[in-house]
Amino acid sequence: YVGPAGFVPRARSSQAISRSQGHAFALRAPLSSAAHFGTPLASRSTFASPVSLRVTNDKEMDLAIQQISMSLASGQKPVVIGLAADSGCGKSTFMRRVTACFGGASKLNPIGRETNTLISDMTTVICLDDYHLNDRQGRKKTGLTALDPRENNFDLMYEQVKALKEGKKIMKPIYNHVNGTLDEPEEITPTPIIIFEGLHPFYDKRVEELMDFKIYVDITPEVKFNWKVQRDHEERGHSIESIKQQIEARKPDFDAYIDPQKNKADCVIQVLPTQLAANDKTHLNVKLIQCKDVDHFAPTYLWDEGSDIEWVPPRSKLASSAPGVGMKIYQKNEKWAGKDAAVIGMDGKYDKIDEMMYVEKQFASTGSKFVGEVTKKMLEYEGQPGSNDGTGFLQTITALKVREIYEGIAKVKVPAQAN
Ligand SMILES: Nc1ncnc2c1ncn2[C@@H]1O[C@H](COP(=O)(O)OP(=O)(O)OP(=O)(O)O)[C@@H](O)[C@H]1O
Ligand SMILES: O=C(CO)[C@H](O)[C@H](O)COP(=O)(O)O
Repeated sequence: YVGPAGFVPRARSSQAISRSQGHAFALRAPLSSAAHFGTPLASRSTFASPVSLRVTNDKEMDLAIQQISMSLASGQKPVVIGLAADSGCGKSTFMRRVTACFGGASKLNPIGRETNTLISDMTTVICLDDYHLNDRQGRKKTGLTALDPRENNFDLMYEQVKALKEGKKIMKPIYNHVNGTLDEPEEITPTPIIIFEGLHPFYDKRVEELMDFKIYVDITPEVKFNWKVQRDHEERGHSIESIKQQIEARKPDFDAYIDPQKNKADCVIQVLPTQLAANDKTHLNVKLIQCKDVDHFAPTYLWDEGSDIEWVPPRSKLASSAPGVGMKIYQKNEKWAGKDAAVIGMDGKYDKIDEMMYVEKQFASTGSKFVGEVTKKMLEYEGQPGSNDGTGFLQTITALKVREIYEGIAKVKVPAQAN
């Protein structure tokens, strides 16, 4: 069966393609990309032209449908997103929120050994640690940190980001964090969305220019320390002193090579200590800094675009156990690295995620496909770090924006029901 141009299987159901057992089927991904079905991932392939698949039973037909739905359409190029952040800045939850917007569950690339690559039906998340030049022992010899550009292979990074963006498969190295080795490469097949996350996605100009949208997660040193203590001391048993030493040892290279990348970002999620109460180390003030005039990126705004607003929702509508007013929401216009930016922010905490429906309705251009989608998505991550403060809300908005940007560039729609 050769699908006509624009052929889109309606669902995973076998009714979408007529069956003819024991025959060879030539399956072609639709021009308008059928890569939007929430099917579980089995294997993926890229169809630049029709290929033949022998289908002999219902199971194989389902697999073939999955292959079409997860592939790039003929001529379609992946949309490439960059996420820059230091380690321990909450990328894991954020990445799950982003990939979930494209349907299907996210899982580690099933290569049967250590990998940093996360895949889902439509997305691939590649960790740039895989481009470390030396293994842990090698870095001990050079005396450099992994944040130092000299410890990263930007030529290979560039070649491989470029190849994936052109829809080609790559064999990517793996940096094994468990034992600090550089392992045998893994094969990466391009998906409609590819996210490169890590320390240096915008450091090398050639790599930066391949990014369709650039996000920087900016965690202030005080908050970073508190989070590190939470994870590395409370959950992993490291001493507070060793955590302090580790942060101090990384700081010069972080300041020199990682932090400046935020000036190249299109969108920054900034996490600061709360300003609602003095010496409060628990609550956060989270800002989403959205640069204007970025292709396919329409900033989210509160009530009236362009207005400066401070809003304290009544506790009767948004319960909060945080001190002071509990939760303050704001909007302002700022400059970010010389560019005009629309900023929305949330300081404080909300106790019940479902009450955020009330807040969500006050925002426009959230990237949601139906009223309440932001809240629904936040509820799916209840209990994850940041679920009850601005990180949860603003990470979710950013995730929906990534979906919207993908739709704008690829000129396709991701059905809401796929989520
Ligand atoms: N929004 C948040 N609110 C509070 N704590 C958070 C938040 N996000 C992350 N954390 C804390 O920071 C720790 C690190 O988060 P996470 O593992 O997601 O970071 P990461 O950037 O993926 O780290 P790494 O690169 O080291 O794997 C979490 O275990 C948690 O304690
Ligand atoms: O910054 C990092 C990750 O973003 C790590 O420090 C770097 O990748 C080295 O890893 P390891 O400490 O496991 O050898």
